[in-house]
Amino acid sequence: MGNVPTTVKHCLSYEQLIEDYPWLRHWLQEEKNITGHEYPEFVKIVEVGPRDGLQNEKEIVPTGVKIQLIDMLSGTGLSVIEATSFVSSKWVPQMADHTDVLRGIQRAPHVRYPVLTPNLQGFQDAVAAGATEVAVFGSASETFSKKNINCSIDESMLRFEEVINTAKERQIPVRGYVSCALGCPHEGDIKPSTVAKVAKRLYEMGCYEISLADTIGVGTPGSMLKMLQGVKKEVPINALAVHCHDTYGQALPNILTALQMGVCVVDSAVAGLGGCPYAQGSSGNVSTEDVLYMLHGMGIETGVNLPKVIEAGYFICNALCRNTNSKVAQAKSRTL
Ligand SMILES: CC(C)(COP(=O)([O-])OP(=O)([O-])OC[C@H]1O[C@@H](n2cnc3c(N)ncnc32)[C@H](O)[C@@H]1OP(=O)([O-])[O-])[C@@H](O)C(=O)NCCC(=O)NCCSC(=O)C[C@@](C)(O)CC(=O)[O-]
Repeated sequence: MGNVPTTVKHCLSYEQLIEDYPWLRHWLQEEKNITGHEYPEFVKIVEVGPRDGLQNEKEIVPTGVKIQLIDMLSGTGLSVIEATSFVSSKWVPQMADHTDVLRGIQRAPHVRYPVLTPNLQGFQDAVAAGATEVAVFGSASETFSKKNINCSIDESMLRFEEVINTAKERQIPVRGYVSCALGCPHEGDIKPSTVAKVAKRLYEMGCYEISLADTIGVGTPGSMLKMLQGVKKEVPINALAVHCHDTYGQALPNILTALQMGVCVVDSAVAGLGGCPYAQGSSGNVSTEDVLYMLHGMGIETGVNLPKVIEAGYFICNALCRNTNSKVAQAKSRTL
């Protein structure tokens, strides 16, 4: 650095810049996150395999297999396992056994088992089956909302409000999803401001956490950055989660970008199972195994035991007679 002029040396030092120009602190700290120097120390994984992972399976998976999968996942250290959906069995036949699944699992004391509830009927059925946490699922795309839950965004908000208000009376926490946050299979690009608007409505209604879903896996770190910059103006970053499908192989870089922005909740599915029945072409969720491998490699704690998740992944892949989508599980099986 001997030949470098002092002014340039100063520019290379973050601390020096802050000292010389205190007004830059806020802006630089945001940049520092974006450029990847700071990550959360702990990331909460929301395992969505038993619900999002299985809902799109053509052959009905036996209830006992679903229960065994959830029980195996309960022993991995995961703190949240989305168990099933209380939706219409005419629309999603794979989730028709929701009550038996919820009643059949062995609940571990440290694990929460949220279920999807699109409306009050779903909520009431879920509570009757023993649900202690639910999730409502909205969309940033009008077309997707109609195809997925048969109503407009505004109508969906009225239904969710009913669910959330009833849940509040019973002290049941509600999580909110925003589908199509990085693109819609019918409408294409979705504006970050539209995603932010839907996320804000759900948050203000009382959802404790908003999961921003790249339903068809078209996002890139560039679009994830812009979307989160828009949403975090309306919803605190510590109330946001990301839910990435891996259609274009962008899920891990997208998650990394979200972590750099301060997000510390990541949805993923064991063995990379999944796909939405109302989003043609969407592939599986990012695999829990791959997310864990990346996070642990970065020194970020999750409290989750990777080998045990791999074991649960082998179990469900054997039951479905297919190979795992997890690169990490594939690599580990080659070295066994
Ligand atoms: C939302 C509904 C129910 C509206 O369905 P609908 O047909 O518009 O409902 P309706 O209010 O007109 O009622 C029609 C019939 O459905 C019944 N019904 C009404 N509500 C329920 C219920 N909760 N459970 C069971 N049955 C229900 C109701 O009782 C009635 O029965 P009938 O009198 O005809 O016998 C329907 O559109 C549906 O079930 N859609 C499925 C949505 C779904 O599960 N999609 C996949 C999950 S979302 C997703 O994958 C995205 C996410 C979260 O993973 C994030 C991402 O990646 O983007």
